[in-house]
Amino acid sequence: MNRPLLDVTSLAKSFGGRKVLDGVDFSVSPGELVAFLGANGSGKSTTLRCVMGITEADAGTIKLGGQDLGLLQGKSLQQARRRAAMIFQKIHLVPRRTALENVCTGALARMSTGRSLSPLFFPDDILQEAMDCLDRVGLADRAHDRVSRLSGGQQQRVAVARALCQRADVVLADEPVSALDPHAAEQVMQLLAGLAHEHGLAVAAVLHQPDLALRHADRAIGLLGGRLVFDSPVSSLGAADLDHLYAPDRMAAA
Ligand SMILES: Nc1ncnc2c1ncn2[C@@H]1O[C@H](COP(=O)(O)OP(=O)(O)OP(=O)(O)O)[C@@H](O)[C@H]1O
Repeated sequence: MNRPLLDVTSLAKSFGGRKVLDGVDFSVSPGELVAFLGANGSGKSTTLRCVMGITEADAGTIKLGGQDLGLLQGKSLQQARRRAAMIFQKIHLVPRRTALENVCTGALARMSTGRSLSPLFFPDDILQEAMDCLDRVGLADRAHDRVSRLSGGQQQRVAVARALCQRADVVLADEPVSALDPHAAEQVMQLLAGLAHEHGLAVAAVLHQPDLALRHADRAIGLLGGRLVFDSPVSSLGAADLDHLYAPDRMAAA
């Protein structure tokens, strides 16, 4: 087994005295697509947000590419965090800009200040890299279209291309397909699986559709009330595991 690119231990978080993550441990290795499953409010998004530093964890260790983020600060922390990119259900792109311009912004953080002052005038090397990233998500022919003219599924693929242009090797996706129709959802899931299986990225995706997890993920992590209740290869997941997550009262009554 490869060394994990993302390794999380004893992650804990409370909001207003209410524990929403209670000692969550998991890892994601290069080449793996891991699905996070769980009912509303079970802590899936908070887990990903803590990894990204969008939400500050109360306790726990987060290692990205072997580096313990808790031991880093300033520029070295920023640099270590750049290995991870997050994509969201509500796609955060600039609608009036082209797909290519949006993808280029993935490179902003690693450009020198002088070069990044004019984000809409990207140098040729970045434009070329962004084109390559769009090509990888199958949208090179739409590079010069405004994002507002693309479908939801295409926009989500542009968001994935932007993560690639950031050169992230850990991609965290929070309900990436919840707003998409079944065909577009399938395409985005195939793309995420391809990033893991063909390009060796570590991918974790929060999914509300267990069938998508069963079809595309290698492993599924189940959260219930902020606790991890299983972490298993999808091939060994059964109906009882899913009932445990989505109908715990029924399980208790059985
Ligand atoms: N900023 C916040 N302030 C207060 N409570 C929060 C905050 N963010 C999340 N919570 C609470 O933490 C719990 C876990 O939320 P989280 O969004 O992680 O769940 P989730 O499993 O992703 O749910 P969903 O499937 O509905 O998106 C919920 O009870 C939620 O209300």
